[in-house]
Amino acid sequence: MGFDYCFACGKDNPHGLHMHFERDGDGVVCHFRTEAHHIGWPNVQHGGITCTLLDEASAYVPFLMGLVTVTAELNISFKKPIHVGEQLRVWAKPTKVSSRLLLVEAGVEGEDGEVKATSTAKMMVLSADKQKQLGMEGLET
Ligand SMILES: CCCCCCCCCCCCCCCC(=O)SCCNC(=O)CCNC(=O)[C@H](O)C(C)(C)COP(=O)(O)OP(=O)(O)OC[C@H]1O[C@@H](n2cnc3c(N)ncnc32)[C@H](O)[C@@H]1OP(=O)(O)O
Repeated sequence: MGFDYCFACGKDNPHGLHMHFERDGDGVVCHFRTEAHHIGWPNVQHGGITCTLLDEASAYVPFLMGLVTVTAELNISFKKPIHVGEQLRVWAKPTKVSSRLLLVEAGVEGEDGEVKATSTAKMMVLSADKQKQLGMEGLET
């Protein structure tokens, strides 16, 4: 299984979130609608889904720079509940880039711009050897 089965963005994963990113300056943006099957508490989007939105956006920043990374750390603030039917804007942008580590800020906003959640992530750049060690052989960007 390749990129197309990514839980967050893979178009062929029937259980996935089907996120689609576009470049936005040096960052990325994605629009996402919360559905009934994304809830934890009744009518409220599960926090794990919110984490996934932020994690994936954070991973797309280096990916679109041609870098293969994994998330080493992800710190999230959940600021407002997200309800079923809400249309969200998910964004991410780099705040520090080095050859081994990227710091990425990300956020989830409602249609009216209300901040729902924010995060900071450390994305570790993987060498070809490290990709092999982690069983990620065959990734090309
Ligand atoms: C074709 C078109 C389709 C498009 C299609 C696109 C597909 C686009 C798919 C995207 C998909 C993304 C998916 C979401 C992104 C995930 O969710 S990735 C999955 C979740 N993350 C993981 O599984 C990572 C698991 N952790 C690890 O593998 C390892 O801990 C790491 C992060 C690689 C570090 O490896 P390690 O062997 O522990 O590293 P180690 O040798 O100990 O340390 C190396 C250096 O890194 C530093 N370091 C290690 N951890 C940290 C840390 N947390 N903070 C700071 N420094 C650290 C160490 O201090 C060390 O520094 P030096 O001493 O060398 O100066």
